[in-house]
Amino acid sequence: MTHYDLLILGSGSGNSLITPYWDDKKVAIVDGGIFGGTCLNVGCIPTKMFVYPAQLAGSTAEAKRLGVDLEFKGARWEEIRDRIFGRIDAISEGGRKYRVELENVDLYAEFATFTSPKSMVTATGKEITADKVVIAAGSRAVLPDIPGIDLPQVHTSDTIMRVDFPQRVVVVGSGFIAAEFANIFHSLGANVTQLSRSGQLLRGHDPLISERYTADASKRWSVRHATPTAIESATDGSVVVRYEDPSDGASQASEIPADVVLFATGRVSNVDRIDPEAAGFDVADGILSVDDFQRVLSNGEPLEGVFALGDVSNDYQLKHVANREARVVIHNLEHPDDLRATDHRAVPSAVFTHPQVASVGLTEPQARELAAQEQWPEGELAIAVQDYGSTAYGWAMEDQTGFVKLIARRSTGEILGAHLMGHEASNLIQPLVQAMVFGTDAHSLARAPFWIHPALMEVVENALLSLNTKDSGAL
Ligand SMILES: Cc1cc2nc3c(=O)[nH]c(=O)nc-3n(C[C@H](O)[C@H](O)[C@H](O)COP(=O)(O)OP(=O)(O)OC[C@H]3O[C@@H](n4cnc5c(N)ncnc54)[C@H](O)[C@@H]3O)c2cc1C
Ligand SMILES: NC(=O)c1ccc[n+]([C@@H]2O[C@H](COP(=O)([O-])OP(=O)(O)OC[C@H]3O[C@@H](n4cnc5c(N)ncnc54)[C@H](O)[C@@H]3O)[C@@H](O)[C@H]2O)c1
Repeated sequence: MTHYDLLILGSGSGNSLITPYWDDKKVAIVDGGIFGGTCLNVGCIPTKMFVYPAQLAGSTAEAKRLGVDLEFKGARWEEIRDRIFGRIDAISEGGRKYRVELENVDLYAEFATFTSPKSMVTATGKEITADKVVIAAGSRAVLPDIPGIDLPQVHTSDTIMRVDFPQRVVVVGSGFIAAEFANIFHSLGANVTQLSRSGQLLRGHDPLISERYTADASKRWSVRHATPTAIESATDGSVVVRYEDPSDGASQASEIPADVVLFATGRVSNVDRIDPEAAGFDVADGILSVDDFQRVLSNGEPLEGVFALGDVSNDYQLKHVANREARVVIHNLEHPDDLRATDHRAVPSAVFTHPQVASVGLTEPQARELAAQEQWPEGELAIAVQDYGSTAYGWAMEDQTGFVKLIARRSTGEILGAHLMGHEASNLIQPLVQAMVFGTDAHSLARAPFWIHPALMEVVENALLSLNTKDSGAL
């Protein structure tokens, strides 16, 4: 048995916890997967490195509308892939080497489970104990249990980015990952079919986003209201995806050939893989339970010196949330008598598809529910939708799809939610996130700062003005 001052389970966001504070202390980091975790190796970073070339490839269609004739001659997928992973793999390996070479840090490159709140056993039987423990074990993709799901042509986001270029891609799912990959493959020249069991894409978003994104995506690639039932090998090395199409009421069986099939059907916390029962950790709705200070709970009470962060213990499944929680854990590990809490208000997200989608706060149905629950007077809910095309830069772009939807409380100007679709939505949303966090009302946000003319950001300014919330005095 080896004892440490700190044991970290998971080298994704967990890797950032080893600050200079630990230089003269012994640290164990345990990871049975690729060093650096999901975001670096198979998540945010490589996907966005594909998204950008896909955006360039897709821009030729938009240029045409503006009188610029660009030709998409094709994408060198294998070159793009090898460039991306040439960088990513080197960063992962460099990070691993750096850790291994530190005298005070031991890396256990194997899976491990808890035997008590502060002790683990690795797959090869090594026992590790520590004074303090941080669980940053992440999440994993889930696949439906249907015949053929184990075929080599079937992928999750973990493996799809390493394939040779597929001519025919079937994407199953309608969430973040499906939206990003359907756009990547379509823009880079593949024939994409997306199977959506509800027929509506990005259904977890505000209904206007879901409606307009589904309409836009359906013009670009084939979107079918369908649930896959089986995948079968074809004689030429490809597969056939069988699916039920419930769109006409009576469900009909159909099929589609594919070179690869991507299942983007959600991710679950890895808490079930760390033996939480043996440690007495609380698990609720499949997620490791923590309090506001990121302390792991046992029978509803925080365990001293045991923290968790990231996808294993939150259902946002976003890297910026894991990073924030890691900063809180860093502080709380080093200052046990001055604990700080994670502020999970106004968590934004963006889907890096085309057009981009960005959201923060309540959707319209959620806001209406809140208004009903709290018996707000008629007209208290202020909603504004501003099209990109209604602003000067939107004219320049001849934009036909982008919009900003804002939801606020009229009497106070409190911004309750923001939902954007269009060019750079992931950036345009940021002042709205700031306002929600700092409690800036919509009227003041629209009028107190100058908004650069004629920047695209004016669409946010105009949406705020259209809300017509209480006059805060700002001009
Ligand atoms: C395709 C894709 C794209 C994404 N894009 C974005 C994006 O654009 N923006 C964004 O904000 N988020 C994005 N995300 C989500 C983001 O990647 C995650 O929220 C984030 O990486 C979670 O970090 P983590 O530290 O909690 O877990 P991870 O980074 O997953 O780290 C967990 C580590 O724990 C290890 N581990 C687990 N169990 C054990 C065990 N029992 N023993 C030993 N080791 C174990 C795993 O091997 C893994 O390395 C994306 C995710 C995916 C899949
Ligand atoms: N840009 C980003 O921030 C980004 C990008 C990718 C992933 N992520 C994170 O990763 C998480 C997981 O992404 P995701 O797209 O896998 O999950 P998701 O929850 O966004 O979407 C899952 C989709 O799969 C469908 N589905 C589930 N089971 C199914 C089945 N048996 N058959 C057919 N369809 C089924 C659901 O209806 C849903 O449309 C996201 O919630 C997100 O937080 C973030």
